[in-house]
Amino acid sequence: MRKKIVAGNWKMNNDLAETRSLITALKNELPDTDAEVMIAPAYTNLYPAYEALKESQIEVIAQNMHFAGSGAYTGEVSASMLKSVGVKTVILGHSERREYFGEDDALLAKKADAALASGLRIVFCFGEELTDRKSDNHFKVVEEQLKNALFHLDAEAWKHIVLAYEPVWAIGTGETASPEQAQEIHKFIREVLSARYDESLADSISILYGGSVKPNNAVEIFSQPDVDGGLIGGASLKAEDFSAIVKAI
Ligand SMILES: O=C[C@H](O)COP(=O)(O)O
Repeated sequence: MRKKIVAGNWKMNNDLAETRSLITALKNELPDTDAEVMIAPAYTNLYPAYEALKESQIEVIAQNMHFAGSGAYTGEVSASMLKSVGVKTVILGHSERREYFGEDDALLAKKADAALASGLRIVFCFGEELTDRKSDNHFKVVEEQLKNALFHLDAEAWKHIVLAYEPVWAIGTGETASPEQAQEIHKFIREVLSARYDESLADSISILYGGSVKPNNAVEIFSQPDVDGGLIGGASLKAEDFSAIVKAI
């Protein structure tokens, strides 16, 4: 049985006081659930968030990390630093990292190796641009992203990977992939995994959908058979909306 997951990616939002207050609201409002619930605050707020939530059902995860263990990489944070503040899971490959910070598949492969070597679980993001979707090239693009960044890994490593399909054209735009579009590509992703590994591995991987998931569309999206939850941006910044989305799973 695959894990259901709802993860909130707070991106570069919320200072320390705002982080504390959103956490308090979440503790009050989140419904009981069998799904895994995660939030990804900014680096500076990881430890206070971890301290505030360590006895709760909410896991605090990181938005990114560097591939090196330590060294002269000004402004960067390593896997072991994340672990030292209680983090067990890291998001890699978010489209904003790809677009604004030039992260490509080869770099993401190195980051994935470093995260796994340190014992971190990965939420790996990928997804096509609008031009790929319009030219019907999205299947190929998604397959290549996975192949280039993750297909060098053995089956054992995949026990520590969650996938998050996020069509770039649906992120922060209010434009959501239809439930059918999400299902179609999630099913395709499982076929690609099955061809590279096997059916049982493909069936075991949680594949989240991300891109303008809101309380009013979450039920429909999450009800698709190959959608195992969501990676939520904007709507994760309001306790009420995030709680409604967790309820939808
Ligand atoms: O990481 C989350 C995704 O980028 C989705 O963001 P969004 O829900 O604001 O579209």
